[in-house]
Amino acid sequence: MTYELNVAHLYGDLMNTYGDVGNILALNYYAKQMDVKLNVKIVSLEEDFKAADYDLAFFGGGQDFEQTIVSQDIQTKKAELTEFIESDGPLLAICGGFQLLGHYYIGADGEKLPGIGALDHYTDKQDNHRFIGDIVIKNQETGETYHGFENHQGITFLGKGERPLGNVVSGKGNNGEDGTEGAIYKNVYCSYFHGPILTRNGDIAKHLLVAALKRKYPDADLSQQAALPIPATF
Ligand SMILES: NC(=O)CC[C@H](N)C(=O)O
Repeated sequence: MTYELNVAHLYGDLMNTYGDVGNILALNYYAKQMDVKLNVKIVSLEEDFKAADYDLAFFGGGQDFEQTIVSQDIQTKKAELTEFIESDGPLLAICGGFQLLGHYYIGADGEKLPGIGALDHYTDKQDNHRFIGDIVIKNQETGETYHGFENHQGITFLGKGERPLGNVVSGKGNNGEDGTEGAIYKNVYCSYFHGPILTRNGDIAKHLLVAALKRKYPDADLSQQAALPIPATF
């Protein structure tokens, strides 16, 4: 393989709701076709995350119990994760991972868990209610349509510098009110989609991989990678 990317799977042993680890399988599937070798490493509790060691990161969803543990540990990685994000590191965060990149998440029992505030959103609780079901959104900039499945009690409100991953066509999205779903900030993609998101929406896998390659190999000709056809899964 011509290219190589180091991937941090953040808390991969704890944050894996609905097989979000399948996003790593999907990244591998597209990376191979792009002539890219992925070196994936789980970075979990009490382990160091150094921004300079990674080219791509993935942070899956989790139940409230796992999020309680992760919300404490992730504070020790806050500075390096923020550095990674601010230096245009590509990162995909799903559901519980999305919530913990923001300022806070309020669990179903009312406990307020701190996030790392690297992105400017916050997540409040619903009263004895969850958003569960199929969801379709459309990204206004690319015109791409994304399909997924959402299951979350938290309701997220985007902040400064964040654009939605898409506008809700059907389903609930971030909060059921403002029609937004997920977030994009620099090269960070966030979503409530399980399924996992990349197996059903290969375009997002391509955006992440191409962004990581451009950042690591600024002088390379990546036109083949950028033109990789993505099969329609619907
Ligand atoms: N699926 C998830 O990652 C759930 C996240 C969080 N525990 C919530 O209910 O909102």
